[in-house]
Amino acid sequence: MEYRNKLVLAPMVRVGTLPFRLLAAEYGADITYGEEIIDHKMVKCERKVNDYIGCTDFVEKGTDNIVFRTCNPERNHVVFQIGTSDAVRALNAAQIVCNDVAAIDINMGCPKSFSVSGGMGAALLSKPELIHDILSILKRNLHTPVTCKIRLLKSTQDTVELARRIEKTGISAIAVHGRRVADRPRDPAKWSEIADVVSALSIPVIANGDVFEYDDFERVKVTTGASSVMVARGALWNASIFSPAGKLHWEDVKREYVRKSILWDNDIKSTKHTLREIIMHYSSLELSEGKSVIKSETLADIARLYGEDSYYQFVNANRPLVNGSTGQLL
Ligand SMILES: Cc1cc2nc3c(=O)[nH]c(=O)nc-3n(C[C@H](O)[C@H](O)[C@H](O)COP(=O)(O)O)c2cc1C
Repeated sequence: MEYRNKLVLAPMVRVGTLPFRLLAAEYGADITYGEEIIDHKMVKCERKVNDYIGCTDFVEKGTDNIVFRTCNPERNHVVFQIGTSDAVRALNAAQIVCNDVAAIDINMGCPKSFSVSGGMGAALLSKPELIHDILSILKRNLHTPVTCKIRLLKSTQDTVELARRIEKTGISAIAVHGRRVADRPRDPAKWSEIADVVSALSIPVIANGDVFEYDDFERVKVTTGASSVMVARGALWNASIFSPAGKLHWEDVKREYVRKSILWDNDIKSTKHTLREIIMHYSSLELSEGKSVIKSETLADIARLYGEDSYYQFVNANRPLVNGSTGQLL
């Protein structure tokens, strides 16, 4: 996997499922991260080829709970992100999925209490030995590239020191979110501190934070010197941010997301969550569209809401005709 000059879709819980990743890739994302999946959950999963939908599922054993869904068209650019606090468990989780994805990433930046209280996400940032164990064991035992995603530490010097230790584990790249753990999303990302990490390392750095327009990709690269640039909210609100031709209207992008959700039979909770985030950004959940999304219980309800019922019916009546290797209807 090449990490230079890439536009990267950031990991986003509940958003970064298969249809959203494919949508971003279609608009121009070169690398697409999946949502963080906790190792405890992944180790309970078995791999199942799903010929009906044309994808590969990782399903919690003894249940029909799909924890991760992927497909051939994204095989060479999808990154599986793991939430972990334990090297052996991280390896066990990674081994289940590593042959179906382009890279394995460890989340070292999530500040949410469920992560930190379990010793995962940003909690790792204060445990460099554990970081070393996790990344080294993955690196030693996997053929798949290994990366991690960190936040800034209290001082630039601390961040650089940690990044140097991380680099020594031999990982392929490091994503740096230019905010500290205590920062809020509205606080500006500190691109200059990402630049300090870039100068100190030889491995590719993926700069992350505050990309909202296509031109920002280049601005971040120039300001930080980073190899590649990662975007989360800018893509969530309008996945066509990756298109060099300029953004499409958000309503059109949203409709395409609905169609992809139908085509890939996306988890309804993920589809609703993503639509809610988009609507909240441009409009309001108090208006009728928002209320209807909240009330929807199935993809059929969503299809009806967006005038895509005939597409929904066509896809489901012709499921064997969906080509699993390309994801296109024949
Ligand atoms: C809805 C949402 C979900 C997120 N989930 C994850 C996640 O699963 N793993 C992770 O490392 N970061 C996660 N993040 C953080 C983003 O990947 C990114 O680091 C952060 O939003 C800063 O990028 P931005 O300024 O482009 O939004 C999430 C962010 C958002 C908005």
